[in-house]
Amino acid sequence: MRPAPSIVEVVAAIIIGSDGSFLLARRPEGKPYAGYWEFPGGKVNPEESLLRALKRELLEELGIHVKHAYPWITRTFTYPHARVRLHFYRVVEWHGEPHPHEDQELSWQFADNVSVEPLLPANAPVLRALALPPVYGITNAAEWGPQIAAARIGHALQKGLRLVQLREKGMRSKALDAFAREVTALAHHYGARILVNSGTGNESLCQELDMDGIHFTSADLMNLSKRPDVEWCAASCHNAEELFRAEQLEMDFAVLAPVLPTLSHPDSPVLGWRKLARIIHGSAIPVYALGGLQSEDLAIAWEHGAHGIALMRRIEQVRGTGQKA
Ligand SMILES: Nc1nc2c([nH]c(=O)n2[C@H]2C[C@H](O)[C@@H](COP(=O)(O)OP(=O)(O)OP(=O)(O)O)O2)c(=O)[nH]1
Repeated sequence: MRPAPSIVEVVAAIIIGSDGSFLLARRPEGKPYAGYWEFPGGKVNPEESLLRALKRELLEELGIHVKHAYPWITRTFTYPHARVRLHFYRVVEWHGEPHPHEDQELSWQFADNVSVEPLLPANAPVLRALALPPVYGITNAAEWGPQIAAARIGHALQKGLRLVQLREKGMRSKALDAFAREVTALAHHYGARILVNSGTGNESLCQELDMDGIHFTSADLMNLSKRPDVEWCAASCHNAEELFRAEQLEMDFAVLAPVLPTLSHPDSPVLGWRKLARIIHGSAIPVYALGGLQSEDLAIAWEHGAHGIALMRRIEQVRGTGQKA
């Protein structure tokens, strides 16, 4: 029997420009998968920390000095030549202009519209994850009533919200139908995606109202045997076990809660930022932090490995759609 191939640790950088674009590099001749596009980066040396490896690789490959990078997702992939664990970082601040120091071609791209190919096979889910905005807005008609709730969502969309969860567990079907239609139309008008919480509706409601996907409650996530056939799937998680399940089922993203004390779950034990970071560390899918947060907490969430934050009561605090704080 052949021994299992050992894993190669790799750091990869999402270098994010002020317009939200990111840099891809084309692998030069002589390397495996020459001609394929990848995120700049490379192998971690023995005894080297991930962040140090990232800084070294970007200086060697592009001549830039990393000033600020946030840990992001970690994805494992098996190639015929190697099994790699890719540690992605989002690089938001650096010194110098990126130049190809290793004969690579460089190209700035947008997640929703990548115009170069082929990409390294491991990177397709990464582009999907990159298309997710920094803030996830959750509806709150139960507390505010449908009219005010829809007006607040509309206002947030106008200010840049691009991802919404319809979460109205107690609403009766007729009122729910009208509210769901209104909020879906609003979201789509602004080019935002809207998911329905599995405690509010199901696949048929999602299809009937032309919504973009389903957000599973943690209980529904744990009972699910496979990812349903809808475009976007997400899940609520409260611990490492649930997040692991969300990864196994190839959810597009997860929400981890509650980070801080919150009015909607007053008796739930809070995670706090350090525990949140420990649970997220190594996650293959992007994670939004939720619970008692406001828009000012976005940079803290990034610092702790989250993709972004989810807001319910403070939904109107959304500012812009960018990936930078
Ligand atoms: N840099 C980078 N590598 C990636 C990405 N996606 C992906 O599957 N990989 C794989 C390809 C390679 O097997 C491995 C990176 O190794 P590499 O050969 O580029 O490493 P290196 O720059 O240190 O080069 P070397 O001189 O040691 O060969 O990770 C990505 O987006 N960026």
